[in-house]
Amino acid sequence: MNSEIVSNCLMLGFDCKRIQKTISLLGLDAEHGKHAKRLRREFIEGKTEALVSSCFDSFAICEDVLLIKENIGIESFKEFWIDYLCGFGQNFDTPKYFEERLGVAVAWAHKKVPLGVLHLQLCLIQQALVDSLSTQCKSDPKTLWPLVDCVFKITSLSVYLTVEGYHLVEADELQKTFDKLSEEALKLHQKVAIDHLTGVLSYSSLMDTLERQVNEAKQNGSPLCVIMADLDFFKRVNDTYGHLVGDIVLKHTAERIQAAIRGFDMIGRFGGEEFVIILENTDLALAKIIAERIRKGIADTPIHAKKFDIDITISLGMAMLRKDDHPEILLERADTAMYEAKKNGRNRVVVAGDLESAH
Ligand SMILES: Nc1nc2c(ncn2[C@@H]2O[C@H](COP(=O)(O)OP(=O)(O)OP(=O)(O)O)[C@@H](O)[C@H]2O)c(=O)[nH]1
Repeated sequence: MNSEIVSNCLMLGFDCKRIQKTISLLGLDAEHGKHAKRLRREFIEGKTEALVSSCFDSFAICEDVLLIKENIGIESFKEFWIDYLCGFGQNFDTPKYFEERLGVAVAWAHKKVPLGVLHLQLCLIQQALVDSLSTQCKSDPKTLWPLVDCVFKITSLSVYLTVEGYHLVEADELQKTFDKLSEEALKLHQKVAIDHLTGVLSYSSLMDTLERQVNEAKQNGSPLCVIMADLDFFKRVNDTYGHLVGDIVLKHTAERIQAAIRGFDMIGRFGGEEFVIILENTDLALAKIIAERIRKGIADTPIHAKKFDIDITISLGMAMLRKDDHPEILLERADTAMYEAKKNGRNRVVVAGDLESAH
């Protein structure tokens, strides 16, 4: 490490160990590097000026804009954020990245740009990226959630480093602000953890939960089952009653699944009309009973949506964790079982193990 390059890092104690610790504390890893690259390539490149201008339009109504005008100049302010977006999350795990972000914060603190202004701007950039992702990947949650997660985490890192840089200049005051910012970042994270339509876990949160529970089950040697549940002929519901009614049916489906499982079981939305249920500490026999309860809970009573009573069924595939399973493989086996349930006439439960012994 070049000592000149890392001076801010050194002053704040950001050695390699602390950089690594910060990154892992925020849940950032190599995957986020790939997601950030994809974000820059597909969602940022060529749109930086438009993104920054849209943020600045929101900003222009604040009195703080006068401070920017006086202390930095609006064009340099905008240029800075265009640069920020061009390199969004690039090499976020290197001392150079930390040094640059800290250096910017120090320079701006010296120029008396309030930290709140920088935080607001980071929030607006974050919001603009999330809005743009939500529009462009609306029907592709498997792409959307990892990228949104990446936006939040990289922004959290920027917020954190900005605050730390200010510490060099305004040590006492900034601790309070950092607590506030962390709380807001946490709230934003929590917002992403829930699927807005159905109120169950979002895809990214579901996958995090599954990974955690699989690791725990392996460590404790306890059984764990997952259920992949997919509504039958749901397209017909949309086609017959309209998309809004379809949304209500999805919401009620999630509620009925929730009613059929136990308090500690986890349910998440895997995709459009597909849900995953994680049954911790549960063997196949018990999981089968729960899956059957879910199936009956949906098939036995029509779902009331607007003025319609809609008969709908669900197909369920189940798999139990094996010693050498990864979460993805476990889900894949549950998914194959679910497709088998579809193939065999729908409205039924198929167990992955049964499937294999039948072949
Ligand atoms: N209303 C609504 N529909 C959705 C949502 N997400 C996905 N869908 C719809 O879900 C439908 C899924 O259709 P298909 O994949 O053909 O599956 P299906 O009709 O349920 O048929 P099978 O799964 O084979 O039983 C499509 O029409 C999607 O547009 C959503 O959030 N709301």
